[in-house]
Formats: sequence, structure tokens, C-alpha cells
Amino acid sequence: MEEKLKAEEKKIGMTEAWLRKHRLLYTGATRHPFILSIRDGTVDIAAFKTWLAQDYLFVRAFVPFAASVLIKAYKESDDNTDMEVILGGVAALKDEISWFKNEANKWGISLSNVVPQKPNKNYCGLLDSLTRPEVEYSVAITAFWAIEAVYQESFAHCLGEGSQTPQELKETCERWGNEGFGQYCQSLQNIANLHLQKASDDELKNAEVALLSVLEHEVEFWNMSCASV
Ligand SMILES: Cc1ncc(CNC=O)c(N)n1
Repeated sequence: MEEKLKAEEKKIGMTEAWLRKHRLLYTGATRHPFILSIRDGTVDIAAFKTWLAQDYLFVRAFVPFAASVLIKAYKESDDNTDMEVILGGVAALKDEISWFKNEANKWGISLSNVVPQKPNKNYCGLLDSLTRPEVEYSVAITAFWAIEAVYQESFAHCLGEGSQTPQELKETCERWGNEGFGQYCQSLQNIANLHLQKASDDELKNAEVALLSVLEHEVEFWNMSCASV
């Protein structure tokens, strides 16, 4: 595998090598116009509300996927700290669902009537396919890391130097943009790199495809939020 050699030469992890190779797509997912509009304070609140309601549904679908990664970590990893990092992520989703309900309430959105839009359904379909037991741990953990990392990078950008994020959106950005979430994403990336190092060429191919699928679906998810205005 060509990238594996390149990664080894540069002494970087496989995930970093892939992000370099697919830089444009990664930037598309983490510096989307929707995110940039939050950062510069020009965000359309209707788009934000659409995102909030759709993301609530996404997070509900993310729970069984996260649980499947936890099962794989338990079965396939010889290092039990893997499982603890993922368990922390799974546990945080309970609070996250409560947060979505509370936030929706603040904005006057009724979550019981939300219908998933096509890009959301497609993304949840990807999660569902990655939940299957045949999907290797290295592939599932790569996707899991990428899903979390896109949100971390996106929302941290809204809080960085010079940002003009509206006060009422800061809490949302903090949720994924905070330093603790950043460290959690780093831990997931380290776990993914360790398992990719030991993976077969076939697994590497599947993990790279899963990473690309995640990034493409993230772009579509942001597009959906903007388009519905
Ligand atoms: C579409 C999407 N991608 C990633 C995340 C972050 N993971 C869990 O919250 C999310 N909430 N929504």
C-alpha cells in the first residue's frame, strides 16, 4: 500500500496521511460555508434550526453505531484503554441527546415532528452499514474518529481567534469545539492509527473508503442545512 509507505517514511499515522491526500474534501467538510457563516456571525437562523433538528435525529442513529464500535473494541483490541475511550464517547451521547432536546426547546422546535431529510437518511444508512459485525474494527474506528473529528474541527473554528459567532450559538460550538472533545478526538485518532498499522491491505482500502464516505456525507449534511432556508 503506497500511502502506508509514505506514512511510515514521514513517521505520521495513516489517518494523517489520508487527510493530506484528501485535503480538499476534508477542508470542504470542516470549513463549510455553513460553519463559516456561524464564525462570521452571518448565519441564517433558519438554517441553524434545520441543522439542530436534523442533527438530533442523526445523533440518535449514531448511538447504535457507537455501541457497535464499543463491542468491536472489547472483542478485538488487546489494549483495554481503547474500550474506555469509546465508552466515554458512548456515555456522553446520553447528555448530548438531552442537550438537543433542551436546545430545541429554547428555539421553539418540536423534535417529535422532525422528518429526516434525504442526506440525513443517507448518512444514517452509512452508519447502519458500518454497524455490521463483518466490518473490521480498524474500519469502524476510522469512521468513528472521522465523524467526531469533523465536528470538533468545524466548531472549534467558530470559537477561534477573531471569530464573531453570535452569543446564542456559542454553547453549541463549545459542545464540540471544547478542548476536552479535542483530546477525545486525538485519542480516537491514535487508536485508529495503531489498528491501521496492523491492518491488511484490504482493510486499509476499506478504512480509506469509509473515511471518504464520512467526509462526503458530512458535506452533504451541511449542504442540507443551508439549502432548506
Ligand atoms: C452529522 C454529524 N456528524 C458528527 C457529529 C458529532 N458526533 C456526535 O455528536 C454530529 N453530531 N453530527
